[in-house]
Amino acid sequence: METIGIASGDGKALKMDMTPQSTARLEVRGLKRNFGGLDVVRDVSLSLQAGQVTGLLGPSGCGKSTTLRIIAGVDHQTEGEVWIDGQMVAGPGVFVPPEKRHIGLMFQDFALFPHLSVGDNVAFGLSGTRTEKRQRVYTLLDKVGLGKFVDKFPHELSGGEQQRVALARALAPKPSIMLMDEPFSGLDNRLRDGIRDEALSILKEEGAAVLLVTHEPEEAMRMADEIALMRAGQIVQHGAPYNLYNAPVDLQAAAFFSDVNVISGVVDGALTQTAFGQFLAPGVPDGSTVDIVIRPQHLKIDFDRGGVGPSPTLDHGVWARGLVKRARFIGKESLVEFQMERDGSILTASVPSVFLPKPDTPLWIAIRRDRCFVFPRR
Ligand SMILES: Nc1ncnc2c1ncn2[C@@H]1O[C@H](COP(=O)(O)OP(=O)(O)OP(=O)(O)O)[C@@H](O)[C@H]1O
Repeated sequence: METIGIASGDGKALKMDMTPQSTARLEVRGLKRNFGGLDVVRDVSLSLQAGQVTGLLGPSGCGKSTTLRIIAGVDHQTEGEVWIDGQMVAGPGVFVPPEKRHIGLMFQDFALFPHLSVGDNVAFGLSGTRTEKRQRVYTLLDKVGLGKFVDKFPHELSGGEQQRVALARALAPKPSIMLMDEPFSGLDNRLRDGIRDEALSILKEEGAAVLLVTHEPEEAMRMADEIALMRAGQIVQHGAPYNLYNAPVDLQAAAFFSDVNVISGVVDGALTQTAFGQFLAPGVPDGSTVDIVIRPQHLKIDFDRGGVGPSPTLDHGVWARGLVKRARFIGKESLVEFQMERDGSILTASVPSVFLPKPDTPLWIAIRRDRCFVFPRR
């Protein structure tokens, strides 16, 4: 704690706490949850600001929903604290019940009340006069594009429309925090993209701090300002989507966002030798293995000219020859699989548009040096 001394009227020095107060809407500190002897959440810390969307991203079973449930107050942590707007709501000796936390919740199985109209569903958690409630219901239904549906019942709406009503209902009491657990996973792809974008702009407008739980990297990158990547109960990397994609902490983090190619090599004098030339492996002991990781779109391809490949460059290093095994067009791009001549390993390149060379065509491949990651093998 930083303190400052001030002389009081009677000459005694007073001490004032000058520790900066956190401006975070939601702060989670050292959260731990143990089930039957197993820590499913381990030392999770997060800080969310107003108007900011944080994606809590990770594979199934890594502890995302448990973290969310503890924040919502429907589960209890084994250790750690939850703070909302500068007030501790869960911590040693403190437990504020869910209904007093001022949190909006939206889940995949959002369960609108079937016997209530759309308007009454949205008004359900609202306090205030009849007119105030009505105004808020109409404002939100207009925002989600369902102003005309106020008297309809949930079974008369499509899945996407129901989801929008659920969003309006969750936002109606102006929660300072919005927790969303895979809220769009029940929708088909095309519908989902539209609703995600719409939901995002409404959430931003409303100024809530949003924690979005998802196992889909694309959803997290599309919606979140920041991503907390979770694995086996822990946050392994936290930052802007761009940074997680372009500077992953390890092979698993890289592979979570897209397919990756892995080229392995053994270290000798902080260098490793591969078919694509040398790579630096600073600080890695001699004799240990490193994985050079590269996404398919960062492979370069050139044609074979009588068995001779392009000259090495600083950007691409050495070119290596491979034979096409398979090529598929998948929409915006083509995926071409090669078997490398040097060691028989398989690499996949993604090429924009249509590129479908025949099997066994020899081609030269290089990798973008500025786009590959070198990780010591664990
Ligand atoms: N009440 C409980 N009792 C025992 N184990 C539990 C309980 N709730 C969750 N778990 C276990 O904790 C781990 C984390 O579960 P959690 O639901 O938080 O994961 P998740 O990342 O949200 O997964 P998904 O994406 O599949 O929902 C899982 O192994 C789960 O089986």
